Amino acid sequence: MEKQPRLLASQLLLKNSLFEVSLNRVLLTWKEIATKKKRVSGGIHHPFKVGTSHGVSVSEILAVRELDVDCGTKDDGRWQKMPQKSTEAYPYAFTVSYVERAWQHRWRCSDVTFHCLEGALCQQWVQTIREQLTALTSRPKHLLVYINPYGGKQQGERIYEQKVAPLFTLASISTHVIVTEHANHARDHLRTEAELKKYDGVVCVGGDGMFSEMVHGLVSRTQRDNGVDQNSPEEKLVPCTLRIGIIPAGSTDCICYATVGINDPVTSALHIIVGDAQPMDVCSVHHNNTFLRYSVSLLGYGFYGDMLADSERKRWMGPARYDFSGFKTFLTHHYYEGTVSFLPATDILGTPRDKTRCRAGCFICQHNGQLYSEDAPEICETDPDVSDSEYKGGWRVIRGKFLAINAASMSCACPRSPKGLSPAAHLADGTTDLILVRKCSRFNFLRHLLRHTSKYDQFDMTFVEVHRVRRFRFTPRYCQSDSELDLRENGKRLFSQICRDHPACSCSPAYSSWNCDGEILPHAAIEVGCVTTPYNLLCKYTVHSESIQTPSLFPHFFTL
Ligand SMILES: Nc1ncnc2c1ncn2[C@@H]1O[C@H](COP(=O)(O)OP(=O)(O)OP(=O)(O)O)[C@@H](O)[C@H]1O
Ligand SMILES: CCCCCCCCCCCCC/C=C/[C@@H](O)[C@H](CO)NC(=O)CCCCC
Ligand SMILES: [Ca+2]
Repeated sequence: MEKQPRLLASQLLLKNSLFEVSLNRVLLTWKEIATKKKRVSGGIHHPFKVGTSHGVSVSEILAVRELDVDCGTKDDGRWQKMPQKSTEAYPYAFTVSYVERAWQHRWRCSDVTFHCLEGALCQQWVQTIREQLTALTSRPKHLLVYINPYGGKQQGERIYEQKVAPLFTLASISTHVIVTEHANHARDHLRTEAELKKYDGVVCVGGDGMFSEMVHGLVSRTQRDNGVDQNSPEEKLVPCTLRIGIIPAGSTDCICYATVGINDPVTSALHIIVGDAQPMDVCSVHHNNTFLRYSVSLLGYGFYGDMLADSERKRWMGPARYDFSGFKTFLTHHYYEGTVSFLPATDILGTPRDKTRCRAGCFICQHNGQLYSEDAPEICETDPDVSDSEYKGGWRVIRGKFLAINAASMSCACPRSPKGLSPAAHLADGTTDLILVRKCSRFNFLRHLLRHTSKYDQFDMTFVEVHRVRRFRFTPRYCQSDSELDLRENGKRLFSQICRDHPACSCSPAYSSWNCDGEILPHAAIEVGCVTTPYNLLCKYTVHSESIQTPSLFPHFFTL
């Protein structure tokens, strides 16, 4: 790395030891001169430490504040007594708050206090560090925050007040906080009322459903403002300029976990404060040229659709509803007949079976699916290994009986499955991984599910296939025209009722529902495209076949 010129260098006192403290445009470092007792840091590691040298990247300094020489800390109200020795010889002091990496991708806020001989020197340090922080233009200053008081374990408000708000205050971020009063409150407010110009980003405190509300509110407003017809599956989406962030307080928290590496409110707040950003793929879902929804994590038909439909009736159980409904859905073992057509993403590097993972600075995402793989296979007319598949104009068509059809636009890692539904999926490559699980025995399906929680490959099974695609369509059997929709919907309800009344019935209903990021879609036949758009400050998102780059307020995690 190029050596940066020093902005400041002084000998300062830290915990009764003298340190050479130095600041350049990139790093704040402190190195012990007079060795005293060594400090044990209780399992938490400094960003880097060479012997008694410590360093923190300027981009990860949260705040700096002067201490009151007589009484303790100014500014943040947390008064602390100054050590006796330092007030005698080094009566002036300042505290630097910075990000410390902790265990399993967690971030924590840590403080270091330096004592100076002279007040002018102390002020020079504080002012210089503040100037450095002001120069960091990617950091948000004004945020619009939506809290879902009913997400997950209903702890959203407490999590925000106790863990997040103090950090935003410390980092001098102003906030406008709205506690939602009903479902879609945040989406509608963002779409129609919110004065977006006043903010650098929007933050939601909740789960994947709240994140989805942010995406729908912001993306819809951006398309409307730019005259884009969302109902046309072929229209290019215009990227949003505002970033979105999530403070995890939901049941699955898959979008947070898959982007940050952990579902921890403090870690997410710190990523937001330092201005980490990550674009992300967004899939638009249509039915007969009518826009239905956007998806950023899972679009699942069959197993995940049925499980969600059952779990929605058990919201009172909190996150445990997924375990209950998951077990019940596994026992019902329904399969669904239909045709999946998809456009394979052949012009990119990477496959769903790769061992490499999408991490901060991901090479494939940086090029956003624009790289051309020299080894990309030519599309052939027929595939001799798969008798029920065919190719039509670059599209591949597969008919069959499926226990699950899943499209994962990101890994979908979450606490239940830390590697996720598609571990090698990329956050922003403009593709989604289409996973087809054909009809098989209960035992084999259980083996497949359990592999999501172990080191074994969930795709290495004869009844599972996975394809990286730009677009796909699903048409259930017996459902070829839209005029049959009402009939189908009524038929589905009727059939479901019959099966509920006759639990011994082993038949499968004709239709499942789509689970779209945790929301149920009413149509079985859908058309999906994937595009990359940003979710930063707060996040990163991608959907259709082309890429739209929008900023995100999220963190790209795993920046070790
Ligand atoms: N005030 C509210 N009252 C009722 N529902 C709300 C309210 N605010 C938001 N919602 C809805 O609650 C649903 C679930 O919220 P959220 O995603 O935050 O939690 P979750 O479903 O428990 O978590 P996950 O999506 O991670 O599984 C969302 O679809 C959202 O639209
Ligand atoms: C017998 C043991 C089997 C264990 C199998 C574990 C497999 C876990 C795969 C993880 C898939 C997460 C997909 C994410 C979906 C979210 O968009 C959605 C909204 O939050 N959540 C669910 O639909 C709720 C999804 C709940 C998943 C359990
Ligand atoms: Ca993707």
